Amino acid sequence: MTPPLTEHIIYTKGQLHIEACSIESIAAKVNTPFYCYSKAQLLSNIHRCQTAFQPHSIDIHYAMKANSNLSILRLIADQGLGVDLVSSGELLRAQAAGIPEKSMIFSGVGKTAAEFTLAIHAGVGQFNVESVEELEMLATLATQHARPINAALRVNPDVAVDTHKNITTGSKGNKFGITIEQALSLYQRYADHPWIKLNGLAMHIGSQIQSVAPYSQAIDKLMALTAKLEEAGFSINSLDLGGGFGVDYGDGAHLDLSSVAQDIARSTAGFKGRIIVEPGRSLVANAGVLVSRITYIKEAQPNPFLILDAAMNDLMRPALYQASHPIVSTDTNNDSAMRHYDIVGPICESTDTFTRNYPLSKSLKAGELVAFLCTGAYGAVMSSAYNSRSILPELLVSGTEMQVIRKEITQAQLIEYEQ
Ligand SMILES: Cc1ncc(COP(=O)(O)O)c(C=O)c1O
Ligand SMILES: N[C@@H](CCCC[NH3+])C(=O)O
Repeated sequence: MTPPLTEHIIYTKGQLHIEACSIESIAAKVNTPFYCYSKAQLLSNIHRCQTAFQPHSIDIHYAMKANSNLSILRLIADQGLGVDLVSSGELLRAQAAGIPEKSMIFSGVGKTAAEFTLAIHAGVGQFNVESVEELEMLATLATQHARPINAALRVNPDVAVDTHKNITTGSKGNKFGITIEQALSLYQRYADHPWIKLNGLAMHIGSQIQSVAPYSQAIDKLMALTAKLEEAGFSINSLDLGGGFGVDYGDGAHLDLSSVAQDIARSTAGFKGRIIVEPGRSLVANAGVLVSRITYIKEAQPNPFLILDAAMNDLMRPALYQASHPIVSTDTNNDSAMRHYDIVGPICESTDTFTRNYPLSKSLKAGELVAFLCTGAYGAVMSSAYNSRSILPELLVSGTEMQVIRKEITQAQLIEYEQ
């Protein structure tokens, strides 16, 4: 697998640099494993996204579930982006990062009464509602607290997408959204509600999508529904088209943001309201790496096992979705001969296997570093402390400067919560 090209995370001559810092120099100061992000790469990704969408007046709300580290959120907020959030925890984080509540969209299939109440009082700008039951709950709470609410209905457009089946969200059988057929009756039911203003439609069809076609198909269905609702006398002020734009994990396949933006502009031509997208992965994925040390090289057939100090609890994607991340080693011997390894962590599960039959330098030794590239999205945020391991630290590099943006959460600290 060829390491994907990024401007600020560069692998050359057996050395991985995050901007001006080699991972060896960082690992000399911080114990492995750790996540490390490039500030310049994050900024470059945000600017690329703005350049693609803003000429078409499409608003960007970062899906903060992809990486909700406060320093990263602050960076994103400083560039003027809103957020898409899915829990009261994310709401607290977005507030802590200084994101204005009116720039927040609250999505998710199971928002509880407590979460709604918190968000209503905070003044969250838009609620994306995913079921009849959720809308009833929101209406009850809005009435109880006498607060006006902007709500959009998330529909499931039922389109096929080219991604792993576990990360589709807009196909029949997925738990997300209501059917297109249900929308009109819900609009009618809430037409005269004193506190609920239903004035938008939303969708999110999946993640790591590689082509524009599923978006076009889904948007056509959303536009037809918009026309039907408008004919019935309702005004639709916003269309939230979700995220899911695929990134290059080493095989070259990805979704070009300008192509999606152009396609959205074409497919929504004539719509007068606000268009929103919610990219997560495409803003942060290639700005992060997971750095780990080789604990042992265990000789075995057909391949030796490279046993690392990072494990599936630190990076869940390979175990959950058979996802592959490009892996590079710090090759101190400058030896170009390769060998194939099965790369695993120390956890007591056979799924703690990052990949098999992966070519890396033949002269690798225990104690040397390897890095998983493109792990800035759905990496640190999805980690757990399984096998009573630590939650890893996160670092941010800017030029020659390195900053710890989340300290390691140790087992000693977790033990305190159980006393
Ligand atoms: C509602 C919603 N919006 C946006 C996203 C962002 O997706 P991605 O990170 O693939 O861009 C997600 C996650 O899949 C989501 O659930
Ligand atoms: N967590 C997933 C994607 C799902 C995003 C949330 N709907 C990943 O690591 O690829």
